Amino acid sequence: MSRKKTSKSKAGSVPAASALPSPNGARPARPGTARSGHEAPPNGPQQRGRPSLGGGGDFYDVAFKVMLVGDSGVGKTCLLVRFKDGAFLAGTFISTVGIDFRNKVLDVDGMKVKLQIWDTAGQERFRSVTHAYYRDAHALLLLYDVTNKASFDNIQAWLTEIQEYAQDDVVLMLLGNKVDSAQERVVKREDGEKLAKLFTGVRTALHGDQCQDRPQRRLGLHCHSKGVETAYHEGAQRTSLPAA
Ligand SMILES: Nc1nc2c(ncn2[C@@H]2O[C@H](COP(=O)(O)OP(=O)(O)OP(=O)(O)O)[C@@H](O)[C@H]2O)c(=O)[nH]1
Repeated sequence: MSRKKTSKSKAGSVPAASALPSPNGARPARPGTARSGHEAPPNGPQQRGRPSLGGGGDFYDVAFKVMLVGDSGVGKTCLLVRFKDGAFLAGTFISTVGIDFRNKVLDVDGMKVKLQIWDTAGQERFRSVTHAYYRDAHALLLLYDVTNKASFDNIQAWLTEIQEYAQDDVVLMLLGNKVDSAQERVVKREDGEKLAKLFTGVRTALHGDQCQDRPQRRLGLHCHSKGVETAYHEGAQRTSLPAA
């Protein structure tokens, strides 16, 4: 499956259905790009010398596979583009087709951390494609749009899906996106927090104190967590965010 966002989004994209990197690592899209699966421990970080997340010669100490999930239009692609390139994808919204990924290596306290971030299509008809990619994910960023109540209401269904397809110990973060559109906001911050707490089986990915860590800052996600039990975050891709 290819995605039809912008030419920009094609940089790390999977070109065609037949070339989709197999979620279990059987067939990489092309040499040096996404591979996950048998080379790696099921859900542990990838280590240097075991570059199962590929990367065209990127040097790194540890690597993680992260997936962006949530309803169509909540801003998954924008989050990824913002994080990777520091830009906001303005203009006509074109829905993602299938699945896409980008790599980014961060320097975290002197350590090279490679993230392979998978941007999934939010549309229902692509679910069967994306299901297969959950298994190897170390972390899932579950997004909803604070201006779209339905996207929030659907979070429960996403959680059910995650429980079914992802590893038990996957790190999960709930993200309320588009907080810059304050006038149109229909989902309150407290409701997002409540939901995150409610599903604390929803593993509390990021505790309050860890929110000060650089990886989260570099993800460009605003951190408002006050309690250690909170795995809820809010963000906006349109507004200026700390440089990644
Ligand atoms: N105001 C505002 N708009 C945003 C933000 N993030 C994304 N958008 C807009 O929301 C629309 C959808 O964004 P996408 O990132 O393409 O959504 P998606 O979740 O990838 O959608 P699918 O590919 O269909 O799953 C676009 O028109 C974006 O410009 C944000 O933080 N604030």
